[in-house]
Amino acid sequence: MRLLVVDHPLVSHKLTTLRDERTPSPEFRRLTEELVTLLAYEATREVRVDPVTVQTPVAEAHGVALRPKPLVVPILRAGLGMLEGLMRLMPTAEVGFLGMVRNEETLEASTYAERLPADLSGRQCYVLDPMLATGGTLAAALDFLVDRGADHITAICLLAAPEGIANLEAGVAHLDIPITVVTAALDEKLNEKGYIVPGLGDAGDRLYGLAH
Ligand SMILES: O=P(O)(O)OC[C@H]1O[C@H](OP(=O)(O)OP(=O)(O)O)[C@H](O)[C@@H]1O
Ligand SMILES: O=c1cc[nH]c(=O)[nH]1
Ligand SMILES: [Mg+2]
Repeated sequence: MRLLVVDHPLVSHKLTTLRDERTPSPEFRRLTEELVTLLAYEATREVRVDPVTVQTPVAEAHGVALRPKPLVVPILRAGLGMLEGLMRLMPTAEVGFLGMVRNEETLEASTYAERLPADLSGRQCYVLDPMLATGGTLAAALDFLVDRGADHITAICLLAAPEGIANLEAGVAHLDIPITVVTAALDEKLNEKGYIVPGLGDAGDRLYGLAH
């Protein structure tokens, strides 16, 4: 597994406002989308393309087209807030959905919804989830995608905890495909409730309001 922490002043600036507890939901949603677009520029460096030729007003030009279409998978709820930011860069991508929730006591992730192609053989997937805390949610999502045949996965997260990266690395060691995690920051640690420190709180709640 490869970890890429995107080091860019614009990313740090937007992330700082996102972390601020005074940032209201409308601004939080807008910043999330903007951050994903910036992270996606790095995260899509290995996106698959086919050579194509077009005719300019002057001559033939050799270029590329995004093919085959990548599959983008936001993990509901919070990952949904990242979808538009990625689709702005890859509007022709297909989108599949995974609904997952972490039990607040056990911190175990469970899946409550799934709408993905049955066969992902040879598909390149981009998984969206803002928080990589214990890593349990992402590990389960990657297992699911690889079971269906995905052969190249990039996860885009806004924040990651060192414990979660270590757990995920161990959890996906048996998956024999290239896996990359792209994040805006590797934070300090997890607290006793499994929240990222300093983090930004509960991403789903900050995007969409309280779930309870
Ligand atoms: O790395 P982990 O310890 O598994 O935690 C990370 C998960 O927790 C949050 O989801 P949550 O369960 O709060 O659901 P939500 O997106 O509906 O708020 C977050 O969006 C991740 O999916
Ligand atoms: O800090 C955290 C950890 C898990 N989920 C969140 O939304 N935030
Ligand atoms: Mg949540």
